[in-house]
Amino acid sequence: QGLPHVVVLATGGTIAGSGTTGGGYVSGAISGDQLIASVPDIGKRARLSAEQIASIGSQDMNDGVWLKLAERIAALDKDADVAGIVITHGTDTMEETALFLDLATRTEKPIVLVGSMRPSTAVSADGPRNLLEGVIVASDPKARGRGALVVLNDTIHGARDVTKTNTVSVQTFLSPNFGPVGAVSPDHVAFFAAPAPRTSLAAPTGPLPKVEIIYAYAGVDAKPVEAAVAAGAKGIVLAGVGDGNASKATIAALQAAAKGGVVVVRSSRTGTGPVLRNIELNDDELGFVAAAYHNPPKARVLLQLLLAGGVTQPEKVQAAFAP
Ligand SMILES: NC(=O)CC[C@H](N)C(=O)O
Repeated sequence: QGLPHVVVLATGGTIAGSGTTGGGYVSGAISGDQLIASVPDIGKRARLSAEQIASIGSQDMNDGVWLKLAERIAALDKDADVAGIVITHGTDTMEETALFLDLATRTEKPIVLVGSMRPSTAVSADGPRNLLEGVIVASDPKARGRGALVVLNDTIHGARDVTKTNTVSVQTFLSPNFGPVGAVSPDHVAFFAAPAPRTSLAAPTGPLPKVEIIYAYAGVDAKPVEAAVAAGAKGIVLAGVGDGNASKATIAALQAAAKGGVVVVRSSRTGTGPVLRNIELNDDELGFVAAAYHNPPKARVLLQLLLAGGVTQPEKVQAAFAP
């Protein structure tokens, strides 16, 4: 047939969940092949093959699965028969996997992450439609060269900005700073702008360096930072209040960590807007990096990849984070 070949790499999540919301629900119980079989006429859109990479809720996603995905994508890039790749994934950490794959793979082929908010057995389950639309995007030449994309609820998001914003709604994913990159329905795919320039970092070959996230709040003391350093963190991301700030005790502990060679990146718990250098805090003096538009978990992914590649100087780390 003349249909494009799309490979589905299945990892689990609610899209592969069984049971109903509210009880007896197991995420990742259904295989990639079963998922494909649940979507009427999906075989008219693309030739599909499925590979089971993992069967986990994405709260258990880890760098071992990330490396497996990156390796498979590198191999599929070389396979001239493959037009695009769809990854089925839980929604909880989908934004982290998307950014990891965006940074650590080099293919021009579309990499499309899809998931669902409702289990397959729920009334108006959203998984089958999201999978169909993910396959439609992954087989569309317009999606090439855009790195990793997230497709849910008729919306196409870029890996850099996309984030889960709601615990239950099917419209949970937003791109809060720059907006979605496109729209999809069973009848069309539209992108709103040309592909953004991509940064590709070397794909890591082993476990990623330990990077902790410290969450700031009113009254936080130095202990969480000290515990992270004592546990051997090579990097710390501050999920700071406001403009990436924290109590005097926390900032002093972070300054001591940075002096000791731990790379400290300031992000924000607010969810929107950039954290920029030298505004409320003097990053030059403190030896810190400002995360720009990276939310705390995404700042952690980027920092892990930089550290894995031997980039540790705050100036060089800052260059990779710059908006
Ligand atoms: N809606 C979901 O996908 C969340 C289910 C599960 N916690 C996961 O992320 O895999």
